Amino acid sequence: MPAANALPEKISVKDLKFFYGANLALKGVNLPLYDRKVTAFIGPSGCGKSTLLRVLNRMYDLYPKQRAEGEVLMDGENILDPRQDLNLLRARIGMVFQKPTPFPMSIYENIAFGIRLYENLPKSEMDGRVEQALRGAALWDEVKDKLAASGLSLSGGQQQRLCIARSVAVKPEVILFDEPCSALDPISTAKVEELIDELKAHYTIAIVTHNMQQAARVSDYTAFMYLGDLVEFDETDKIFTAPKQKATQDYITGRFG
Ligand SMILES: Nc1ncnc2c1ncn2[C@@H]1O[C@H](COP(=O)(O)OP(=O)(O)OP(=O)(O)O)[C@@H](O)[C@H]1O
Repeated sequence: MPAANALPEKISVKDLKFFYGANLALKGVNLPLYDRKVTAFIGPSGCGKSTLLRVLNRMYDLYPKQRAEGEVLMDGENILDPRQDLNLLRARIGMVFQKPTPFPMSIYENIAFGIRLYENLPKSEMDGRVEQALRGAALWDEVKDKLAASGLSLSGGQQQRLCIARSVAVKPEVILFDEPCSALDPISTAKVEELIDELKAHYTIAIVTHNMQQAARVSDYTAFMYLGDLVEFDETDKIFTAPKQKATQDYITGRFG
């Protein structure tokens, strides 16, 4: 693993504070997301992991009482700027949720729908893009003969890979995963983890997980958060074998709280 400071930062979080009304949920977080690496966010319930993830694609904009202070630079540009085009931002930064959320439409349309929001493609090209996205999410072989079937007819694990395909289809630069395996069985979990490992060749990835083994398996870097603070950030191997902070040590060994 190259020295962290030698890696390009795809996203740089600078002094990020986040408020739910008067409640301060992030207390000034500084964090890099290195280009085409996987960064795991870990920490006890309520520490701010999901909040941080949601700031990264401006999900909070839907809620008037929620606001962020500080900067989140993507390729040097502050995505918290009110002038930021949110549709464009969400095409550049995709998100996969805890519970698979396919649209109630065919497998094919689940992918094509998102592409059509941004591009006007002839049918043959669209077919190619749908196939490419499904291949990219390791789902093609399982669905190629039933593209017209409803996305909701797939198993939970397949639905989650369909959602990953949907993200990948619009050619994002960053993909955010919010506990993507918590509703999945161990076999589907292994497939999604394998997929994340393949996706990092092309995308910068952040993943929130409660599963320490999962963080250790899939991530290159790990951020341990507690009560709205980033307590420790380092290479995943270091966090799991020689953490510098006692709180990190206690958390990863299950002695916390
Ligand atoms: N919609 C909301 N309104 C008010 N406070 C909120 C809201 N969502 C989260 N919070 C608060 O913000 C803090 C961080 O929550 P967040 O969901 O980011 O934590 P988390 O680390 O993702 O937790 P978990 O692991 O349980 O999902 C918590 O104190 C929580 O109570």
